Amino acid sequence: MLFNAIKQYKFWALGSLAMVIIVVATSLWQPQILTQVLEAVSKNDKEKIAGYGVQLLIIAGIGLIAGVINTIFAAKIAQGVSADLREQTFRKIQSFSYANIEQFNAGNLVVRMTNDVNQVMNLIMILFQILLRVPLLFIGAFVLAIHTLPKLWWIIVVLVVVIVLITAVAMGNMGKHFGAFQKLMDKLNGIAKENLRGTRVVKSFVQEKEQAAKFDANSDELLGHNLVVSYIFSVMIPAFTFAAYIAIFAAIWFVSTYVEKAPKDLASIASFMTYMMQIMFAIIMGGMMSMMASRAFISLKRIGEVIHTEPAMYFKDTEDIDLSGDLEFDKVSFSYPSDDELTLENISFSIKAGEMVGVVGATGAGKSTLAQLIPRLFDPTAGTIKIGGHDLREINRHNLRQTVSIVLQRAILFSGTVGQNLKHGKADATEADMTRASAISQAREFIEKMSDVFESPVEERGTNFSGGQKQRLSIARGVIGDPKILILDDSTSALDAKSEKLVQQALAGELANTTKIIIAQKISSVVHADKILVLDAGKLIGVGTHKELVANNDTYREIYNTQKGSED
Ligand SMILES: Nc1ncnc2c1ncn2[C@@H]1O[C@H](COP(=O)(O)OP(=O)(O)OP(=O)(O)O)[C@@H](O)[C@H]1O
Repeated sequence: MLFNAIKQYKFWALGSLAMVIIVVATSLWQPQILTQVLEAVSKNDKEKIAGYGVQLLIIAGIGLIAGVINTIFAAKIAQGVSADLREQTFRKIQSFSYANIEQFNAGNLVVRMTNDVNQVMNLIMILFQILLRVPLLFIGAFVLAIHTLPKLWWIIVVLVVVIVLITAVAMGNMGKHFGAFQKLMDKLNGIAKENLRGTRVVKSFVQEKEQAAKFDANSDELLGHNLVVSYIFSVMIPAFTFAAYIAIFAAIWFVSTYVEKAPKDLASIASFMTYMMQIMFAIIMGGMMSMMASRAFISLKRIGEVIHTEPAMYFKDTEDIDLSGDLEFDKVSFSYPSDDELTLENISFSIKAGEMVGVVGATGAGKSTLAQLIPRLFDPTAGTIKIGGHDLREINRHNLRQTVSIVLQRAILFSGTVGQNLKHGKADATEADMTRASAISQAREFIEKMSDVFESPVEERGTNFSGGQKQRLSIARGVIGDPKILILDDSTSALDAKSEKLVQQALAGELANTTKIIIAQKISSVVHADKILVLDAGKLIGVGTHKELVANNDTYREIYNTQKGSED
């Protein structure tokens, strides 16, 4: 996946790798010139000293420019690939069915699109800045160090072994703490998000202290891991320096024992030390890189899981059909993907176009579940649902969305303007359409009081509107496209009785030919329905008018009597 994502940036990638080669070549070349400068110094040859000095500056300059270009190219690839991955993941999520989203959980998908994509971006930066640099620098410095002072090859070998051991032990210990970071960060994000979203509940139930304690506990755990990592670092860095100084001292000592026989070796010792430092740098960078890479590969896997998930539901690419508002459920059963039990069992009924149908039943009876099957948010586990005589699975997505409109129990608005929110129900809605829809939903009055009317702003999740206003705007969004079937899933719960009645009257008058399915907690909301469906524990236990059900259906009568009691 990563390879494919990088493929389209191949010219930048090749350029970046070429720059790495230049950077390494210049770093390895510099000590060689340093040896010659020192030799010239020992001979007091001013001309040569100046000449080599200029060479040294030019090489360092080339290395610097190549390093900068390498960073720019690596950043270009990393930013480009991460933007592509983020967009690809978002597009995929858009193609997901409701069941897919539930399987991952919305918060988790957000972390994958943000945190995980950032991890991959870091990985790509590392790949193009360090991956090639580490082995080239290590091998080059190793060979040149031995070439510089062949007699001291064993000092290099001992240094490599010691540094590798220190790095392996330190990284091994830090690795498990880095693993815990990710999980704790997810947890802290979750607590903070939940807390801020539910801030009204937190404040009204005086839960600030409890929430803060929960956050502190996780934050302290994170602090613990951070401290351990910094302790390891604080030991590791001096350990490296110590090992390097021992090696340098040993090199100087052994060179001094035969310096009379080989005076050139004295000049070589400076470059020998530089190569030792480069070897050490390569090993440390290699260790760090592998640790960061292992974290990033987990993130890459998490993104891959989203991108490679097949949508749980497909819409066929069929021709548009002019569907009527007739609706038929034939032996429909349904269970949620996360559940073995049937939430709906063997439900059959039919509704004629233009009818108003109520759906009632106790909490958890399956009313919302039944409603969600009509716009195909889920497919039934068994049985068929037909609109205008056509199986839902034979209708293309756009056709179905134009035919069925659902106003959900929880009114959700998107940041933007009132008009933009209404246009989600009909992309080309005119001002007249918006005025009509808001009149039906009893939203017109408060919209017209706002200074910018349909251009008035809506904050994220509609926080600048009251519960009742949000419901009215959601209903307006639901009716604006003149659907053949309109489902109101308990969507007038925040409206007073008078407004609810006005909405129903407007619906009956303005959307006379639309099939209206009204899910209600209160029987009073559906007493005038042409037909009422009574659900109980996922089963359809009664169909009829209010009068018929009061006469024949014990459950319905019981609910009615209880509510009548509470209303009296
Ligand atoms: N997304 C889901 N995943 C798993 N189970 C679910 C899901 N949504 C609902 N359920 C379960 O399905 C059953 C029916 O829920 P549903 O929301 O359809 O009931 P309802 O009649 O609309 O209730 P209410 O009147 O309280 O809104 C409940 O037992 C509920 O726990």
